[in-house]
Amino acid sequence: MTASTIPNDVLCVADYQRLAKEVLPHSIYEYIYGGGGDELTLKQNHSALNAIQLWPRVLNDVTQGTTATTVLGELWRSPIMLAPVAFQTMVHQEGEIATARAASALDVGMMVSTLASHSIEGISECLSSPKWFQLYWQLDRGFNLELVRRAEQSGYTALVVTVDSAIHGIRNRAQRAHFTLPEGITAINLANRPPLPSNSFTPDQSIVFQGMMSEAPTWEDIAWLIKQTELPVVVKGILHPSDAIKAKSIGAKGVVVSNHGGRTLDCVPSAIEVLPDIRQAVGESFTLLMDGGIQRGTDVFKAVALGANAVLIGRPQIYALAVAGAAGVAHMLRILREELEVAMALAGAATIEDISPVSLYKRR
Ligand SMILES: Cc1cc2nc3c(=O)[nH]c(=O)nc-3n(C[C@H](O)[C@H](O)[C@H](O)COP(=O)(O)O)c2cc1C
Ligand SMILES: CC(C)CC(=O)C(=O)O
Repeated sequence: MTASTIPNDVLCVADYQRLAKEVLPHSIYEYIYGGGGDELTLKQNHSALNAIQLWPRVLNDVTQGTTATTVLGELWRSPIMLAPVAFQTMVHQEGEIATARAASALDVGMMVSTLASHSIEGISECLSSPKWFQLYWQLDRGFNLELVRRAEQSGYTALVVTVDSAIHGIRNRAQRAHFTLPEGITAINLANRPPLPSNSFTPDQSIVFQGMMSEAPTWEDIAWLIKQTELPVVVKGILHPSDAIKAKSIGAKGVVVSNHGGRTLDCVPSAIEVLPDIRQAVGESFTLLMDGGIQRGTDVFKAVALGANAVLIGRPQIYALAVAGAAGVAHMLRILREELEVAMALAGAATIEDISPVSLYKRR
């Protein structure tokens, strides 16, 4: 199989996962697939979505149907965007460049990670669909601003600050597989980062609290950041309605309801479960994206019905990239959009606005 050939037997997103497991080195696959702790949240992301049922209405005229929708003032082809996923050259030599080409071909937006293995500017040049930059907060405020300015100058239209993973979760699966970042894969956009102060610990200090978390952002940092840029700021990694309200109150233009694909804190609810409470808390007009476990067009439908303006696709983009490069990612995105169209058509929803809680069985 070459990295641009789509195997005949790939019919759905899960097929890419099956094949990615075959083509990727074991430790890399385990790192990508895995979650935190006992992976209860990782499983919950899927089981909570699977437990929801659509409640179709028949004989509606859907001949003018469309998946188009508006998110933060941008007209999108569908309520689907690629989630930020770090170090994509780890699975395919073209990495984010291939992903960006696929996103452009399908007119699907892409969130580009701070930890991308290509430059912010280089990815932007290959990306003609909506492009948002995902910021992992850096200790030095000035360096955060450098990253933001680079994103602004290269045409990104929103800034997404991820707040749920200042430290990794307990990633036993990745540890058991002896995962380490392969040689030559680097966070190229952090190359000029000022050196971190060297920490030393007394025996009664914690490497977590006094160590790693001393580099983590706080609400004050996010409020400061929002004031530094004209770009709309979206906070990624919110699970509690009170945090969504807080993000809104300091000027964020949206949040991503997310548990980071079950990769950080285990034993937390899935985004799809908390989504209705968060929608209720922030009101109808505030932008809400969600991610975690989206594998089917019917999953996108469910998320929209429960209050999401759009969903993000994490692991499936990497599996598709590993299996067939840009062609794979484009194919995966096409599958998802077509599945969403079929779900809408058969459920009697001609537009994204037609999808609501009453589109789901016993969810009214
Ligand atoms: C391998 C991998 C790398 C990731 N890197 C990032 C990242 O750099 N920034 C970020 O905000 N989220 C990152 N995430 C989390 C995704 O953006 C997203 O929240 C999650 O994968 C959604 O769940 P899903 O994989 O079930 O779709 C990463 C996820 C994976 C699997
Ligand atoms: C290198 C990591 C911080 C990227 C990430 O967000 C993840 O693996 O979930």
